Amino acid sequence: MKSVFEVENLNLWYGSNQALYEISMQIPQNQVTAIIGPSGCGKSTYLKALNRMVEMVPSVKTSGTIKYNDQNIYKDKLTVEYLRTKVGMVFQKPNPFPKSVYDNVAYGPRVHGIKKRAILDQIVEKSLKDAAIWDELKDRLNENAYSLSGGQQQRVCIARALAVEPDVILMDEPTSALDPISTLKVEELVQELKKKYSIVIVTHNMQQAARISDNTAFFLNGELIEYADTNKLFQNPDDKRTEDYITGRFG
Ligand SMILES: Nc1ncnc2c1ncn2[C@@H]1O[C@H](COP(=O)(O)OP(=O)(O)OP(=O)(O)O)[C@@H](O)[C@H]1O
Repeated sequence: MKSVFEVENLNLWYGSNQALYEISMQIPQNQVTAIIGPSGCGKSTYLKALNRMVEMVPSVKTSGTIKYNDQNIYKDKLTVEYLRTKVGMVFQKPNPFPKSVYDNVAYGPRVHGIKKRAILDQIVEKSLKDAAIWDELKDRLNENAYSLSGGQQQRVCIARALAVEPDVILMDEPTSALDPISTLKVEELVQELKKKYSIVIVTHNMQQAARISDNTAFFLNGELIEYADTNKLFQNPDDKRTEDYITGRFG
């Protein structure tokens, strides 16, 4: 199976505090990979290392290798802009721009120089369809995204990420601010999206990881403790610490 990311011996420090230790992990294409672990164990840091968003914190230093489609993201001729276009991100709290639904989704393509209305129309429609929200919003494209429900805003943010044709989508607890029905819609959407994209999702919700992911990685204190097929990890973990975490003994 092809990997979109190959991470080897990744260490990461915020100033003098080390947040990740020797992480080695391959992320398979067209699958959903879940990252679980207690608060502060480095899940978000790891996710943001994959598209170099973590470097927005000036004190960050890293060592090790991260390869995206066989290219070293730090060394090869891979610009940060290209990497972040191909490796999109969706955050915990829906963060649409204070603009219309249309302008939110068209934002990235416009930044990339697409001006023709007919092409933008096509991209907006396709992205909203892929984010499973076209039918709900096709008559509300000119409304401000802030007027939508939280669950709709989150799917508009997913459509905005899709509009620039990524191939990986990083999701940082994308449903933790949503109600159960919106959560279900986003979970169903993730299952659809993996046909075209590779998904890495950080979640606090172990039931969610078990429901929607193919592989699960358990992080603890900045270390990758166990990484396995999701059914295996939840039903028959190798490491006692994984077992203690998934059975609710800590965290
Ligand atoms: N901007 C930052 N500056 C300094 N230290 C940071 C920064 N962001 C995170 N850290 C530290 O890195 C460690 C890992 O944090 P991270 O947010 O990656 O954990 P997490 O597992 O995603 O936590 P949570 O589940 O609570 O979101 C923590 O010790 C945290 O304090």
